[in-house]
Amino acid sequence: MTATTAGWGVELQGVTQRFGDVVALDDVSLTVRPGTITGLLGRNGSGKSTLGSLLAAFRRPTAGRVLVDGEEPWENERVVPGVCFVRESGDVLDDFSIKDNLAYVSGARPTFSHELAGELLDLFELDPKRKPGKFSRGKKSAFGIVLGLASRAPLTILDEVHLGLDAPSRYAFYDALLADYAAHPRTIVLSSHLIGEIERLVEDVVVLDRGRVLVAQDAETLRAEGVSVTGPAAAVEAFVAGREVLATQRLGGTTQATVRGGVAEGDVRRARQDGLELGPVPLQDLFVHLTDPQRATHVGGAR
Ligand SMILES: Nc1ncnc2c1ncn2[C@@H]1O[C@H](COP(=O)(O)OP(=O)(O)OP(=O)(O)O)[C@@H](O)[C@H]1O
Repeated sequence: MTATTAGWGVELQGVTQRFGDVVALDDVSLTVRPGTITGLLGRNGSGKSTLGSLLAAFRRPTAGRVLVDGEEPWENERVVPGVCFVRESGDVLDDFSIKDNLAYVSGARPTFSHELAGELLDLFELDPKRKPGKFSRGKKSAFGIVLGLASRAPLTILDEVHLGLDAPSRYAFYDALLADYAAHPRTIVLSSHLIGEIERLVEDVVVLDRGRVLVAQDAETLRAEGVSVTGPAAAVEAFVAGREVLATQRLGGTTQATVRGGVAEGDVRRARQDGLELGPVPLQDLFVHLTDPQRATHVGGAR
């Protein structure tokens, strides 16, 4: 592994993970492209953390194959140091100072950047002399983010790492992630329930639903699954009549509706004449719609 690697790809082939009677992942086949940021989405209990734990070789799947950079990560001395899985729970040494934690983690990560770690500690106002055991939830999350980003691992999985962070800290995290990813491309899998916030970061999207892959697609193609229509309420209502409406928001006399499916050129002209604005569909609306328990629709499907 070199310090300048552009990221590792991931392939899951028919992966099933059981915990007793619970099937956390059910015959999952999936590809994560190297050098991309993939949003890993899914409702509670859909299998996101389980997927991360398999990539990080915390466990072996019940069935199927997990490949990271072409090899199974389980007990793999080449692959394991290149996979950084940061969980909401932290996985830090609570009773040791931040400085000691950094020394410990950097010893195991050939790509670790002390310079970036220092910048991020400043950004999140974390004192290197303090011990994470005494931190608030948000500060603990922030320290997890410091370790995750500064590791610059060729495969970084950030699982709900924003929990407890206030909004300014979350946006600082998103900006830091994007800036360092641009300077040091690698593969990042980002799991979050705040889809609206991470939407601008993700290039590919995987949606898990009850342990199965519901969507695995690039974000742009996914957004083309629908369109948002904004304008005067009556004009929006007339435009969306007969279409599948995924979500509607009203603010005063203005309505924004998200509809499924593309729009023809004639529709674009008509929208312009009626004073309507057409835009990309918010991923959040698609996600809520697709994972609605009443539905069984599959979009795109596993790559
Ligand atoms: N170690 C375990 N032992 C038993 N069951 C488990 C274990 N880990 C996960 N599960 C179960 O597997 C399923 C998937 O859990 P997982 O944590 O992967 O979901 P998730 O998508 O990360 O959920 P959330 O968004 O709530 O964090 C759940 O039913 C969960 O209860």
